[in-house]
Amino acid sequence: MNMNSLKGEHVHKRNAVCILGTGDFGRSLGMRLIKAGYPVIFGSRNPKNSALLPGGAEVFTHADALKRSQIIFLAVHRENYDFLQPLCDLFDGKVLVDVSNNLKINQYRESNAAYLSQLVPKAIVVKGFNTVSAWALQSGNLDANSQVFVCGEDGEAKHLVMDIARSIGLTPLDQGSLLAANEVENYPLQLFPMWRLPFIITAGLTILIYLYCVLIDLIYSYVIRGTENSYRLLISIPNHVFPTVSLILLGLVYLPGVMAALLQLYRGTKYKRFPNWLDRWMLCRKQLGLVALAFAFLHVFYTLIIPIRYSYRWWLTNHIAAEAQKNTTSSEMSKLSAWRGDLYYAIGILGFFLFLLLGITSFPSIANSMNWREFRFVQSKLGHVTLLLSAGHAAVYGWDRFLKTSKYKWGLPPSFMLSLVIPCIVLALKLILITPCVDRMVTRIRQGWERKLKSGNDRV
Ligand SMILES: NC(=O)C1=CN([C@@H]2O[C@H](COP(=O)(O)OP(=O)(O)OC[C@H]3O[C@@H](n4cnc5c(N)ncnc54)[C@H](OP(=O)(O)O)[C@@H]3O)[C@@H](O)[C@H]2O)C=CC1
Ligand SMILES: [Cu+2]
Repeated sequence: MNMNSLKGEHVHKRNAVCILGTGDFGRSLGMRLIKAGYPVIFGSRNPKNSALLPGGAEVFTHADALKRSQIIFLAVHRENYDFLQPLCDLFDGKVLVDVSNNLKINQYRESNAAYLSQLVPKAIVVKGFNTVSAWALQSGNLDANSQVFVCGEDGEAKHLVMDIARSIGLTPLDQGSLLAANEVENYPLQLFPMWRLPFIITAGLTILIYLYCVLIDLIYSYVIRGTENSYRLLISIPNHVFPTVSLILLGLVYLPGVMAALLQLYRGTKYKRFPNWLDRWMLCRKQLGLVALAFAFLHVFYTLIIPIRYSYRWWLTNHIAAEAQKNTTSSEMSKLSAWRGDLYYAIGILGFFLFLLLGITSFPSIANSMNWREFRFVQSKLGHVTLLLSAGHAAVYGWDRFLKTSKYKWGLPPSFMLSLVIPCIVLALKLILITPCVDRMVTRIRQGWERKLKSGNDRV
């Protein structure tokens, strides 16, 4: 018995795969397929020019390559699909995978895959692989974008393509019929889709609150008292805006959760879809939270540099010099002020620490190392405690400022009041939800529904 037949007995023989087009994507895919044990056949306009192709691959003309395989990857841009038309008959009953992407969202009226299936009606067209980059295939760095979205009319053909994806280390996801191709083709073109809503909210809030502070802190005091404070634009006002926005965003992370729980309570069931806006909101909570954390970080840094600011040092020296001249020292330190100051620093530091913990545990690699219950515990219980501490920090600070300055005519600096509104609503609703009688009601609703579902199943 020679070595070859021995190999043949043990190695599962894979079917040949044809790739039309020897560009970046075609070559990278070919290399991966060869590594996974597939015989790879390239179809090219000039088969002689094959220096760059992965070792072990064969190159033919388009027609010759097509004849040698049942499954064909088309690694050519849509604008060049015309060359397929004369070859139409060679595609009879074969699986044709469209991997193409466009340059713009909704660039053409019909999806590339739909266009291809009109062009080559005899082929069974499957859309897929367009979200994987040639670079990722070649470098083997598939962690971040290992998902392959597959769609097509023929179930068997889709399975074939999904098997190939799996065997080269990708994770295929069935997206349904070819109608989904439009959406699949738009995926790689979307710019941070989950971040859009959080970004708009953050930008809007930041600008509004900044302008508001400029109005109150600069313009108002200039007009009323004639003091010019424009230097405050760079540090003092931003350090007012960051914590305010951060706290509002943190409130917005937990608001949809309590709203969803109340909605379930009101509807008496948890087996009904949430309205779309609530769904979208729930889906971007992690992003909202991470932006809030970034703003909290900025607040910490901006606070730490206060002692090295020129304006602060000037005030301090002046203050000491004035007292020396008068030959007095200030009356005894106010113990209550010291208490308040320490209180908001202590709560702030603890809140920030928990906030960091929340941020770290939301990263996939760490989230994956926890079970569902642990994740829920951290994100929900600790999250609400973080919200409570942060709101407490802001409230004590606002109270302190209120006692120390008379600058703000309407009592507390109004933007602090603003930042407390959403967290207070969330915390109040959460408190209601965890009171024993409401909690029992939620459990009853759940059990009732589970029983109903079960009896429904029994009848079937
Ligand atoms: N590059 C990437 O990271 C990704 C690319 N894709 C998709 O893969 C497809 C190929 O992309 P890519 O490899 O980057 O592009 P390239 O420009 O590198 O390669 C395209 C290949 O198509 C063939 N070709 C070009 N013009 C014609 C024509 N008029 N008629 C017939 N064949 C032609 C050529 O092969 P030959 O000379 O052998 O005939 C050429 O090498 C595109 O649809 C793209 O959207 C999808 C995901 C990622
Ligand atoms: Cu603070």
